[in-house]
Amino acid sequence: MSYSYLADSTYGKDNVKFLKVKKDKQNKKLHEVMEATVCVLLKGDFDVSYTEADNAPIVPTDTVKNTILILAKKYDTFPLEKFAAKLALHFTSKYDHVSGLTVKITQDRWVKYDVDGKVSQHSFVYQGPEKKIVFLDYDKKNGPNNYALSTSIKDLTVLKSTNSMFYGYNVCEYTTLKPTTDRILSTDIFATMDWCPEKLGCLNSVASGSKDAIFDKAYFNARDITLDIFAKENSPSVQATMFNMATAILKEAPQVSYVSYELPNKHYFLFDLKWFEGLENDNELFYPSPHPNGLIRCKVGRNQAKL
Ligand SMILES: O=c1[nH]c(=O)c2[nH]c(=O)[nH]c2[nH]1
Repeated sequence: MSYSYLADSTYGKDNVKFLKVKKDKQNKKLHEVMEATVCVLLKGDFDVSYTEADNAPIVPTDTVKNTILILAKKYDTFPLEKFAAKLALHFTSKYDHVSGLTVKITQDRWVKYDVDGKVSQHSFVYQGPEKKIVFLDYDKKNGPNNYALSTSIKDLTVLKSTNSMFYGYNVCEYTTLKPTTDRILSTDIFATMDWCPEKLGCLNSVASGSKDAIFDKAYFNARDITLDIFAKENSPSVQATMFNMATAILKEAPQVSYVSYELPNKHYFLFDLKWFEGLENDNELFYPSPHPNGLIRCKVGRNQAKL
């Protein structure tokens, strides 16, 4: 008996990058662009490649990369969710011994801008570091009605200079924080919607494009809701604000089963300037504190309707 066994494994290609130009069928100069970074990791009958040095089952990671690029050329990649489903069905149907995979695609934010009062047809401004991320986990033995698909807004950095409070918290001998009804609130939004396969439909229907409008609308709404609530609410805490955002997104997207937020609380501390001629700061000059930061996460589900 050998000393060890393979407990788990997966492999593939990460950081496969492309820029796809989508051209309007009538107006060849009317474009959309997608700059994407793809990671495909395969699961399946690969054990002997680890345990016996038998490379026979290995689909080389180079082939995985080529496949991603050829499929990106041959098929529509907008929206990412559809392209992820296309990749998943391709790898799991082409190779019998590929039992499943994970696909992660990150899309950079290129947005058209106005020129002479009109939206440019083919000129874009980079609005990084914000990204859209799609993650798909599929195991073909469970069939195309079972998969885990999520869509995220990542690194959407926001700040409000008032309408944020924090008071009424637990106080003990370790507490030095002063309660406040007026503080700066800043965070890098990381919001994730988990899609419900039962409500969305099978992976084939996602890959066919019949769900494109659902994905686009949900993403647009989630981004709008996040920014809207952030701006309008007099925030009692990061916790309460993120829960309100998640609830509002669930109301707008019936095919989403959970909404999660992961928010750093990026602190800005008021400088005490009284040492200089008793100068009052009046909430005007802050120190952006690089670390430490609060980190607050939640996952919000939908209550079943009462009968
Ligand atoms: O919104 C907040 N939530 C906290 O849990 C917390 N903790 C803290 O020190 N400041 C804040 N702010």
